[in-house]
Amino acid sequence: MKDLVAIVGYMGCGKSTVGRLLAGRLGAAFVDLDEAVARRAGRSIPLIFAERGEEGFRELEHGELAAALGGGEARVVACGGGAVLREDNRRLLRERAATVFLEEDLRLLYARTRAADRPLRGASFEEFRRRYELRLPLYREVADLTVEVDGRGVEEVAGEIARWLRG
Ligand SMILES: Nc1ncnc2c1ncn2[C@@H]1O[C@H](COP(=O)(O)OP(=O)(O)OP(=O)(O)O)[C@@H](O)[C@H]1O
Ligand SMILES: O=C(O)C1=C[C@@H](O)[C@@H](O)[C@H](O)C1
Ligand SMILES: [Mg+2]
Repeated sequence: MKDLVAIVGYMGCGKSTVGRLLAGRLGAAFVDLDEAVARRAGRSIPLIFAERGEEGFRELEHGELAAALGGGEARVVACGGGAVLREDNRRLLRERAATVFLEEDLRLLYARTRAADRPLRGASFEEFRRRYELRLPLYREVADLTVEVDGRGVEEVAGEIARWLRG
C-alpha cells in the first residue's frame, strides 16, 4: 500500500470529509490542501483569489501539494477541486500517491456549492458543467481508483477506499 493517498474530484464531492474519515481509519495524518493554502497565506481562499487571482492561488496550491506529497509519514491529502489543472500537479499525483477520484452527480454538486462564497463555482449550472467537463479527463488521468459516490454516505465511501487500499 502506498503511504500517500490523494483524493481528487469536483467542488463539493466530499474530498475533505471523506479524506478526514479515511485518514482516521488508516491511522494516517490528514492534510486538506485548501486549508494548508489558506493557513500559509494567512487569508481565506476567496481573499487569495481577490488579491492574487487564480494564478496566484494555483502557485500556492502547487507548493502545498508538493510539500504534502513530499513523503515521510503516511498521509491522506484532500486536494482542491482545481489542483489537477496543472500538469506538474498531475505528475506529482500520478507518481507519488494512490489517487482516488470521487465522482458524484453534477446536479447534486451544483446544489451543494451554492451556499458559501466560493471562487469558480459558476453563476449558472451551464457554467458549472462546462468547467467540470474540462476537468473530467484530468481527474480520470490521475485516478488509480474512481469511486461512484452516487449519493452514498461518507462512511461507506471511506470504507470502500480503505478496502481497496488494503487490496
Ligand atoms: N457523500 C456525501 N453525502 C452527503 N453529504 C456529503 C457527502 N460528501 C460530502 N457531503 C457534504 O457536502 C459538503 C461538501 O463536502 P466537502 O467539503 O467534504 O467537499 P469537498 O470536495 O472537500 O469540497 P471543496 O471543493 O470545497 O474542497 C459538506 O457539507 C459535506 O458534509
Ligand atoms: O474547483 C476549484 O477550482 C476550487 C475548488 C476549491 O477546493 C478551492 O481550491 C478553490 O475554491 C478552487
Ligand atoms: Mg475540500
